[in-house]
Amino acid sequence: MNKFPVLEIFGPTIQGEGMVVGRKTMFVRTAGCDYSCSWCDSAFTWDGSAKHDIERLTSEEIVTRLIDTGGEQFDHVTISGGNPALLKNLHELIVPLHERGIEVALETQGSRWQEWFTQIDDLTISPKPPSSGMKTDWNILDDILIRLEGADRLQNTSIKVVIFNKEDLSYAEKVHERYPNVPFFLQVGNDDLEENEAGTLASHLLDQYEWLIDQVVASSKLNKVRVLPQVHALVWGNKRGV
Ligand SMILES: C[S@@+](CC[C@H](N)C(=O)[O-])C[C@H]1O[C@@H](n2cnc3c(N)ncnc32)[C@H](O)[C@@H]1O
Ligand SMILES: Nc1nc2[nH]cc(C(=O)O)c2c(=O)[nH]1
Ligand code: SF4
Ligand SMILES: [Mg+2]
Repeated sequence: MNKFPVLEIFGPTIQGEGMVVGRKTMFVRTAGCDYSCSWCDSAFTWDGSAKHDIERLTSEEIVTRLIDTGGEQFDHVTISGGNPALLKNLHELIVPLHERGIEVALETQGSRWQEWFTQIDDLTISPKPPSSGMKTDWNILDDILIRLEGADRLQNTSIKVVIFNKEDLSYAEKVHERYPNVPFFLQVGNDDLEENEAGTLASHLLDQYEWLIDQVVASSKLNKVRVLPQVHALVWGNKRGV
């Protein structure tokens, strides 16, 4: 049996971001990332700070843990990380969830392809803008979107770009121009990961949201798009496991 490095299993909560924002869901957060974004809100998945909390679980153990944690109060699981696309055999988790009538979502940055992407119900690809310090490999991203289109999975796919500044906005325009047929989301960047007062953070993030709305409204290249905050950050601040 293959084992998967897992850092957190939590929920039910709501999907706070992107294409199915508000959807009641459980989360499985895998450990390890091929990126190291300067503003990563889940850096504990790759920076070594939580390495003693990583559990190596089989898909059966993950399903059991999900049911122990969520009971009968869920029918949707979001796999995030870190980058879950580093894991070759995640179909071993997707198949038994589908057999139970549970939908499966994925959060990934679009740096790696896996065949099991075609089995994901809600697939979010989140290429990283300049503020992250990461560089997009456009050949890989093109290849992923061509494969998804070839498998007729574009209805299940979205692109989500996090925005911190005007340079990021130009990057987002470029991404949207390159993949005009893929549902496109712009997300408010959280630049205050140290704030532990949820109300203080929410007030700041709402100002950032207003700024982002103003920018998108003014852009002729960002028309067929959606602009969203991280709803979980507005409600619970920087708390982990929500
Ligand atoms: C923690 S990542 C894990 C999945 C995958 N590595 C990725 O980046 O898509 C999940 C989502 O959170 C977003 N994110 C990470 N840090 C953020 C921040 N400080 N503010 C807003 N969104 C952030 C990422 O861009 C990504 O869309
Ligand atoms: N509620 C909630 N929604 C989320 N959407 C994406 C998340 C992530 O960290 O990938 C996340 C998360 O950590 N919590
Ligand atoms: S790709 Fe995702 S998990 Fe990896 S460092 Fe960037 S935001 Fe964090
Ligand atoms: Mg998060």
